Amino acid sequence: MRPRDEEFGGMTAGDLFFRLETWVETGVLRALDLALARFVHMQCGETDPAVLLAVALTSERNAHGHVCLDLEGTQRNPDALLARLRNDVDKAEEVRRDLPGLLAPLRITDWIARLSRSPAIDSKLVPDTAIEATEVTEGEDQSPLVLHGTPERPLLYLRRYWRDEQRIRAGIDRRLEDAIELPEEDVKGLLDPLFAPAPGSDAQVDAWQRVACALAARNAFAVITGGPGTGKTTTVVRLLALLQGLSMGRGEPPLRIRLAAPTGKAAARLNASIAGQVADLPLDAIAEGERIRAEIPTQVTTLHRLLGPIPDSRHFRHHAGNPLPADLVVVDEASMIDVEMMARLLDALRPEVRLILLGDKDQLASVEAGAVLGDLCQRAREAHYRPQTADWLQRVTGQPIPSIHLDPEGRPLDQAIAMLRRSYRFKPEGGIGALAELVNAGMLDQRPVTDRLAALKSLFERQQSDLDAQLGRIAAIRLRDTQDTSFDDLVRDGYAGYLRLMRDGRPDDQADRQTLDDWASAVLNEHAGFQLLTALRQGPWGVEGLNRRIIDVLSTGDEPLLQPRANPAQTFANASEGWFAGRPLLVTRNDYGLRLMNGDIGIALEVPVRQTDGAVRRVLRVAFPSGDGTGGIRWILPSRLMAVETVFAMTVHKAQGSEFIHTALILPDTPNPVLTRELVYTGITRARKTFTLLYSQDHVLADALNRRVERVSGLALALTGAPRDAADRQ
Ligand SMILES: Nc1ncnc2c1ncn2[C@@H]1O[C@H](COP(=O)(O)OP(=O)(O)OP(=O)(O)O)[C@@H](O)[C@H]1O
Repeated sequence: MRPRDEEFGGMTAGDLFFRLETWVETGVLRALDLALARFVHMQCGETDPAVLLAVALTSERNAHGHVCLDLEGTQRNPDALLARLRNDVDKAEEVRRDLPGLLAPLRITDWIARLSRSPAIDSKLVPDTAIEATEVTEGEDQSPLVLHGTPERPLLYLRRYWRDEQRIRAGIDRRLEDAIELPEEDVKGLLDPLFAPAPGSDAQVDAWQRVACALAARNAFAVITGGPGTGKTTTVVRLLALLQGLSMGRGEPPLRIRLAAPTGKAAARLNASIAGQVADLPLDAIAEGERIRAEIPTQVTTLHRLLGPIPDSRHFRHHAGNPLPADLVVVDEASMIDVEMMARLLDALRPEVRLILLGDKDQLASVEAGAVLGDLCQRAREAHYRPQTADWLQRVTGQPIPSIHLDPEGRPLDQAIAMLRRSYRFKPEGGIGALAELVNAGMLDQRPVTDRLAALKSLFERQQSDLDAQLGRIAAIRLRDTQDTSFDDLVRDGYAGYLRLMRDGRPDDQADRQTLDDWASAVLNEHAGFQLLTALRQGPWGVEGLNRRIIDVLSTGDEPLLQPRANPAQTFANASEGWFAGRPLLVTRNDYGLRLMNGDIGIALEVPVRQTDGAVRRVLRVAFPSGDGTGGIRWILPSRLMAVETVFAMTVHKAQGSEFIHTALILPDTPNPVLTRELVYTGITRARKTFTLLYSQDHVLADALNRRVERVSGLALALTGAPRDAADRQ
């Protein structure tokens, strides 16, 4: 029987829609979210406002990266949903009161009952104890939403996301059913020389690297996670050598290995590091070592390309019906994989294909729904290895596993995850390494907010006098506002190098192609030395305002380095979107025709072009690195670039998968829900040598350090039995 309507304020569907329209006006809800609720009302005949509200909220959650709506969490903490509500908009207060007011009288058991009865919702709630074992099948039901999870933690999904999550679960579970039987002596015989420090090299014995390698060899699905420079690539290259060695030792053909990354930039970065690592592999003491080396690929592709995109569609050429011809797939920068991509990838792999994910679990997740790597790695730090796993690891690596990492109750997934714990890029004593650890590792959690800030500031102060480059330099600059001259000085210093090289190194009108390419290469190289990152897109502290401000700074003063008004048709106000020599550009969408990938960076340069009458005219072309490892340049007509933006300032999200010698992160002057610890950590870890933090208000910095990104999904619950702590979910 339907609970009395008074339990939902006696309102009708029409009343609810009327109120949700106000939510759309304030920006808390998208028009799309309301449209979905209306669709469910019209097409499925659903009239219960408690159900329709849940539908709109599920859609809203997806827009913020959550895979589903956590009903219990929403009821317990409705304000988290409203965190994006700006106080200065009309009717903000009304909306702020609305959601708690709507939800307060509704008991969770009633809400579940009403959702379960809905013709729009396929209810698949399972008892808590069964969550791990229940095999959920798709069935005939094609209702647009699915209620899943347990009665204690019910989760409402749009069917598409639920299906993706189920596929991921099934793909991983299947691979974790049984550990792969490996001949221990052979594994040991290969691991020892692979991890032995070469004479004269500065390589150090890293027990976790060896453990990670052995663990991943034993499982058809494995994750190797670790912060910057902890040796993920080093370890996976040894893993590939180990697996090829074992395969060849059995007299089998070499494994077909494919390497991929979510973005072109990340793929290019792995491409650059892997070739060197493969060349340096210590294989002298291994039988057929050179054959093994020859069978480790160094070409890295994007996940999209790996799966074979079909133009103008969400589908790929490779799927369950046409699986990828591979035996082993490695995906780097896996923190950027969303649920849809992960599901497509698993779909395209035959069940016996090994999948290895590499990435930093603490980085920001993709902007799309889901944080697959974060979900999988929730228990990575503690490890939870079963005694049998630990014994095997000790036998093949010679490394005893510390008892704090043992757990007889460890789950299958725990046995396939390894975390690398030591950075070889940054020393832990100070600088970038210490800063990243302080921000990330929850070391601040136990302290009051003022102490956290003090700890952070003292780290910055300590570093000012410390010039040990191996620590990675850090500096914090407090700005009055974005007109502050310290800001001007920083960006002028940061960007002057490539602009001077562009101006002073410009080849003459007779220059040949090679000379132009060399010049463009040098300019692009120099440009990669500095990048300003921001959290926001809009406003004076967002990409748009900062781009304008930087163009202003660089085109004025004693040494104007940019001439954005060189084109007479262009007004200064829209200079950040107009064309001018020196404009750095970020590609924002894959363009297979031009062979440009989302995340690629190019620079507009003036090049001489000979006209039919023999005269030479200077025109703008955009130089992009060829990305094929040859160091060449591709020149592209500006008019052919459909999805690019000026990138003097870049969002931290877009910077994922990239690194810059000097990275500066600017925080806005008011708190914002996108400012999270993960965002600050990701910003810091984009720096290779120097990191500068620009901020204006202590409380904004403190607020960012306090807030964690929390992505609701059923994956963590299903695979690890450990729901994320919902307390500070955004
Ligand atoms: N055991 C080790 N001893 C000494 N140096 C090491 C060791 N492991 C890795 N390194 C060095 O540390 C640097 C970073 O290693 P690697 O590129 O494998 O790390 P990563 O985790 O893949 O880094 P990234 O953050 O770029 O993804 C490399 O120069 C590598 O040679």
